Parts: sequence; structure tokens; C-alpha cells
Amino acid sequence: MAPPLAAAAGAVSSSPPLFSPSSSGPLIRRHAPPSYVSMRRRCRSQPAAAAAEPSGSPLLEVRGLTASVKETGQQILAGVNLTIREGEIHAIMGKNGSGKSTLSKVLVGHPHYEVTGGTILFKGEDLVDMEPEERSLAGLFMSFQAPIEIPGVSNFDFLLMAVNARREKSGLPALGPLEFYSVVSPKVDALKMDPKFLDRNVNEGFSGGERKRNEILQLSVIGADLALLDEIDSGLDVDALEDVAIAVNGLLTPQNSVLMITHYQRLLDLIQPSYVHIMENGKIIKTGDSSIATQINEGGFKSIALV
Ligand SMILES: Nc1ncnc2c1ncn2[C@@H]1O[C@H](COP(=O)(O)OP(=O)(O)OP(=O)(O)O)[C@@H](O)[C@H]1O
Repeated sequence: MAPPLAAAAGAVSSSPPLFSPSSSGPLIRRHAPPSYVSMRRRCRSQPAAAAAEPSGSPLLEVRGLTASVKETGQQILAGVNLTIREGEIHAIMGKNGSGKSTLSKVLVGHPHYEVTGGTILFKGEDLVDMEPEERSLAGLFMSFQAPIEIPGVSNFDFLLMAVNARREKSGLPALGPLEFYSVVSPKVDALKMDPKFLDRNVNEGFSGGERKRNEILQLSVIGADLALLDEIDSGLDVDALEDVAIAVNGLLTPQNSVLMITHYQRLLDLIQPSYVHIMENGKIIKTGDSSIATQINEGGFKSIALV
């Protein structure tokens, strides 16, 4: 049986984002608005590596990647080049429809897309011919823009199956439910989630923000060498965004990496990227440090709508 993450990777929806990136008020403030300066202090676990020279080993190497919608043959990715090294945080920004989500879905092997050219190496291995579950077991994790429901499967069982699939691959003995509870419980607390969420079916009836938190719970329990986070900030209120950023920052080590897709500077303030890439028409057209996002905000890239 395919591990559950693979099932998730294979059955995602391509729903539109929960709010338009050009909308002016996506945050729902439950309390007095916290200062982003103090949020940054609490969320930051490592200094921004913007000016750092690349030093880690390459984790993901994408060269000349082209990909199309399988059903129609419509080309979406038009020659993507991207290298992510161990310990780096990358952000991809760009206007709606530029191909950001498609890139992340192609990386996890979404069945709607076909790679038509180029190469993807993950830890030196060719990813293109791997099944989605193999990619997941190899250490790739993706949080989706619109996380799916899995009726009839409790969150707890889902996480336990996923963790045990990873452990089996590493030759480790499976965890029993009691043992696993002691692993998952502190992570639920850290994300300020109600423990009752573990008993609920995966994402069933969850609000948009609860789904996003739940995806980060999956990431923190399962772990990943490279986490692809597609608009984890969409639909989160200020407190939830801070909790999620703290959790993501807490997972970062010199060995693992994050690729996040976002339209919003506020996420880059909380999870500070080593590199920011701008995507347009299925290609990365510019790469730089986080000042690129500032340039966008100041009108340097007028076609890209950002808050
Ligand atoms: N399965 C599909 N069938 C048809 N068109 C698709 C499919 N997947 C992606 N596309 C199209 O490819 C383009 C890129 O979509 P994608 O979701 O990657 O953009 P994006 O940059 O993530 O946009 P956003 O910022 O709005 O989330 C869009 O025009 C989209 O309609």
C-alpha cells in the first residue's frame, strides 16, 4: 500500500488561493495587532543567510525543466533552473498563474503533469522516474495550497502510518500508538492545536487555517529533507502565522531546506529566506536575496501584486 503522504500527493486540488494576493486585508486580527518586529524576534531561529556564499551540498538541482498538463498537453513550466542546497531557505514569488504551484507539484510527482524536458536531481538521484510515494520516502514533503480531506482516516492514524513508513525505509522498528503519542503530543502543543484534532479525520471539517496548521504538524512529525510549502500563509490569522513560522523555523537544521511559495512579505519576515526567486511564464526570471521582495513592494516589478 502506498504511504499516506503519497496518497495526499496524488489527490490534490488546484483550487485558487483563499484570497487574492492583491487584496489589501488578508489578515484577521483576533487581538491587538502584534508588532512584526517583536514577532520576527520570536520567530527567527537563525540569521538570514541572504549574503552567505553557498556552502551546503546540493539537495535539489533542477535544470531546464519543462512540464505540461498531461490531459491537454498545455505547457506550464518553460525551462526552470533552480538549485537548493542543504540548510537554505528559498522563496518563490510571482504573479498569479506564473507556474509556482505547478513547479512544486511537478517536484512531488503530481499525476496531472508530465515532465517534457530537463532534469530534477534530489540528493543526486533522478526524481523524474520516481513514484510520488518514493519521493516522499526520499525526504520530500509538500504542503498544499488547498490541503485535501481524507475521510475515514484519523489524523493520528495518518501520521502514525506516515512515520512508520519512513522508519521502515530507514530500517527502524515501527512505533506503536502509545509510543507515537508521546512523540506527537508535544508537537501538537507547540503548534497550539487542540489535541482533539488527532482524533478527527484528516482535514475533514477543518477551517482553512486549521488545515494549514495541520500540514505543518505533519511536517514536524514526519520530517523532511526538503519541505515545499505552498502558500502556508494563505488564510492564516496573525497568531496562526506566527505559530506556523515558529514551528517551521524550529525544524530547520544545517542539513534540511525549505522552498516556500508566497505572495506576501510578512512570511519572509518570519521565515527569512536565503534566496528569493521571481517566477514568470513558467520560468525563474530573477534570483536574489530578500531585497528582491522589497523591490517588488517598491514597484520594481510592477506586474507582481504584493501586499
Ligand atoms: N491541471 C491544469 N489544467 C489546466 N491548466 C493548469 C493546470 N495546472 C496549472 N494550470 C495553469 O497553469 C498556470 C500556472 O498555474 P499555477 O497554479 O502553477 O500558478 P501559480 O503561479 O501557483 O499561481 P497562484 O499565485 O495564483 O497560485 C495557470 O494558468 C493555470 O491555470
